[in-house]
Amino acid sequence: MLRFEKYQGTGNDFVIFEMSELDGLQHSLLAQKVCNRRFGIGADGMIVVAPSKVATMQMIFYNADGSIATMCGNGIRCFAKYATDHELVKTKVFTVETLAGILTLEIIESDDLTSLVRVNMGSAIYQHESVPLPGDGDKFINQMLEVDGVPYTVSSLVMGTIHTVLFMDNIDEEAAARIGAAIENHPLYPNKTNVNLCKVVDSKNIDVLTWEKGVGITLACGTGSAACALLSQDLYDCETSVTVHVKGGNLLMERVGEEIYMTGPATLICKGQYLYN
Ligand SMILES: N[C@H](CCC[C@H](N)C(=O)O)C(=O)O
Repeated sequence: MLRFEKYQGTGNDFVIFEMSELDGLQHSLLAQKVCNRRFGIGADGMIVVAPSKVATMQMIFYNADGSIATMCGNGIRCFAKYATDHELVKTKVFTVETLAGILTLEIIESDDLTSLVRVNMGSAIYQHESVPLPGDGDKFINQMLEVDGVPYTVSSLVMGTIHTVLFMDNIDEEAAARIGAAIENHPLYPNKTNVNLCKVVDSKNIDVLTWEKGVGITLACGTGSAACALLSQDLYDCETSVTVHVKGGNLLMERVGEEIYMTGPATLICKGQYLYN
């Protein structure tokens, strides 16, 4: 039996295990099993809490399909609550090693069920193996991408993980699913891509709906929301502090120079024993 805890951050939900309890288990296969919403616990992703030689702790993140992801914004807030509540970290500000680099987090406030966590998401990476190289060789911003014969204007960057953003006047689940699935697997993206539909409501508010690679539509995506906030500021003159409205709640994105700080909740749902077979 494996001890687990389940958390959610603005409706993006995760099963958390400690590395020390997963001896000999194949993480990718375990992620597929525990994330299955009928035959498993059910979650968008699986988080493994591990020690680190270069940061306070290490977060290893898997999508529901078992693929590993370099970062997870909602997930790292849940990781932070878990690590704090289990006294794996003793300070309000600490660092977490991820495949996207070392991030600094701060527990703003906390009770038994929910913590408010602020994460320095870092800055966007525009030239990266996961990002298509545009004609001008600079940034893949406002580029034309054809999906099923329909041209879309897209922007792609790495904000912890690869994100592609489409700005639209109206966003809905049908469009997110159709366009998301097609662009996730578009040959232009060697490592696939997460796909975000974004509506600029006003200079301080945007709506975001995300199709996550390796998962599908989720109620929220922290890294995707940060990518959309940054592009909304650069392309649509949104203010440096933007509230991102996602299906599962709201995330505050504050820009300092080229860095984005995300503040949002992390909530414990349940604790249990997973009967792995
Ligand atoms: N839900 C996550 C993003 C997961 C990204 C993952 N789908 C991938 O890059 O493969 C977030 O809150 O940032």
